[in-house]
Amino acid sequence: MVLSSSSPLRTKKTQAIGIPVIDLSLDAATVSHRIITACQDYGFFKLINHGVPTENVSKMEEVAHGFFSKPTSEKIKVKSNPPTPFGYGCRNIGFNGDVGELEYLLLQANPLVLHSDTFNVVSNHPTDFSCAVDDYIHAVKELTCGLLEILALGLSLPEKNAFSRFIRDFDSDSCFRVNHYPGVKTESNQLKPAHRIGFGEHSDPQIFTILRSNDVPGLQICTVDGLWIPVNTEPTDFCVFVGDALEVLTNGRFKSVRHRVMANMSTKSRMSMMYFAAPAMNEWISPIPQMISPGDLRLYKSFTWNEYKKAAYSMRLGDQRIDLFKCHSGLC
Ligand SMILES: C=C1C[C@]23C[C@@]1(O)CC[C@H]2[C@@]12CC[C@H](O)[C@@](C)(C(=O)O1)[C@H]2[C@@H]3C(=O)O
Ligand SMILES: O=C(O)CCC(=O)C(=O)O
Ligand SMILES: [Fe+2]
Repeated sequence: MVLSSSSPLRTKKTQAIGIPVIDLSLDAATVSHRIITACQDYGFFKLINHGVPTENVSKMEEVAHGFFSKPTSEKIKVKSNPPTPFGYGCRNIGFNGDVGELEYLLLQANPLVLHSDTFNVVSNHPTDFSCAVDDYIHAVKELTCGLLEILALGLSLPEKNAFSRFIRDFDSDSCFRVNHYPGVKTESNQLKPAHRIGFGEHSDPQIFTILRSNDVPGLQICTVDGLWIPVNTEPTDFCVFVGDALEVLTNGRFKSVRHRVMANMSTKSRMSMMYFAAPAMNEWISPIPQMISPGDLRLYKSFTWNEYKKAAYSMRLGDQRIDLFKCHSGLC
């Protein structure tokens, strides 16, 4: 069932609470408590007063608009052959037949691999483009590490960098994606079938995802009760998603949130940008010992990020890849 933003929520956990909004300018204890609660109850929260400069966000949006406004013949040059997940994509998502009503640019976010030939094709001003991406990623990466450090402290983990060390790693496999959902040409098109999907239901495989979108609606999250609720995205805010890897690291205390995007029914295009904060390929992911309380079962096996990515890319977008790594009766 899809609720409109004005519909009352009729569930235990979501009733009268709504999507958590965290104000980063509040005192540290309140912020920490609210983030932990949001990650447990929703695997998702909206972030306001986050400190990322508006200029970084608007510059990134401007250069991305420039890219998507180019003719398709130009955009497809930003494609790798044989296909890797990186570069320009239109409609096809991944390698296993998933499709959506969007086009996108997917880039590695590690600065070492960011400055490739790509930038000579994406923009007539490649330096402008690469600077905008670099500045944006730098700001959002710092924000992500700050949030992960608040979490580690709030959970009383012995190391403040228990989660953030994965992202600060020189070889972190983090990536950056800009999705563009073109607007419909005329108002009459908006009468066409509702409930079409722009980007299908899934959870993100990484640790954390930081999303920024313009004000065109479409994003929905699924609550623990299985109810899909729309997220109103404000261009000044960020949305934060718990990914599968963080669910595993916290032994299931935090839930990776399933989310999707409905097809754009507006005449204005929707543009979203996601920073997917990920470990290095050879890094081991397993429940942090302190996250397994006495008497609790260990829920997940240990695996490398490389193994998890391989599994993700061999499956469909909507598959529950985390299930492959579950322990049975606490035995791994
Ligand atoms: C169908 C797929 C696309 C995806 C790789 C996958 O096989 C399954 C996970 C998908 C996802 C979702 C979150 C991110 O957008 C993404 C880049 C990722 O890391 O996992 C995409 C992958 C993709 O579009 O390449
Ligand atoms: O475009 C969006 O708003 C979300 C897309 C998404 O979930 C993804 O790219 O993983
Ligand atoms: Fe996602």
